[in-house]
Amino acid sequence: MNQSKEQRILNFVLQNAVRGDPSSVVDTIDKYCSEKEWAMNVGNEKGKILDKTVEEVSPSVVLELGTYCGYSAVRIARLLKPGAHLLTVEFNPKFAAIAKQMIEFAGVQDKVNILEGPSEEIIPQLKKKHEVNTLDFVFLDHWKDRYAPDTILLQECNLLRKGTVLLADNVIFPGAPEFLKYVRNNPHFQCTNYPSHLEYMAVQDAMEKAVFLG
Ligand SMILES: Nc1ncnc2c1ncn2[C@@H]1O[C@H](/C=C/CNC(=O)c2cc([N+](=O)[O-])cc(O)c2O)[C@@H](O)[C@H]1O
Ligand SMILES: [Mg+2]
Repeated sequence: MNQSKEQRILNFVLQNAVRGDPSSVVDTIDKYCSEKEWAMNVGNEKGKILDKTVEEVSPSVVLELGTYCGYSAVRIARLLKPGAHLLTVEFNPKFAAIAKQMIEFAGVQDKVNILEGPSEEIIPQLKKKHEVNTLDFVFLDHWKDRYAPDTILLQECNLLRKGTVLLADNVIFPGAPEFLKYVRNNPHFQCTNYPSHLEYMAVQDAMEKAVFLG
């Protein structure tokens, strides 16, 4: 049975990246996906915006929605301070299995917890089942029509605190119009747009930062 694209990406990393070196894993995925097969990783250009935002916040507890192959999980985890951790949510078991191996090869498994299941089920479990009080940073990169409902759900579950930073990928392409409308017209969020390009392509995209004001 021929392999999936995600399996080919993982294999390329296992054969070409440096075990225990998260930056080499990130660079190797970017090399494969820019030269061989496009894939929906946040990529290096938007990845630098993600890096800067994570460094500014210096979060202790991070939630990522949409793990996929683990590219942004490794990218975020490599910047986390000692004791900080990332919870990443993925409902496709095949992608979760790929991401688990990617995260372990990068050597950041002690900082990352992959939560398998749909975000709408996992988010309400974060406090009781995953011992989360509030989130310092949320990276949204799952189905684009889930960004707005999950942002509302995070508030309903009291998971946001004054200053929690949400960073959303793809607000131009494929686009997340409902999310932009929701956060930009909402007095509880302070929004900033970061124009960029779609990963590995000369197509306009952007990331949106929405800081929860409490
Ligand atoms: N409710 C949910 N709970 C848990 N996991 C969920 C979920 N919804 C989706 N997922 C997972 O998150 C990833 C989906 C990402 C959608 N991105 C995209 O569709 C996407 C598309 C392009 N593009 O087409 O150019 C570019 C990009 O950067 C993109 O992120 C997949 O791994 C999927 O299994
Ligand atoms: Mg994306």
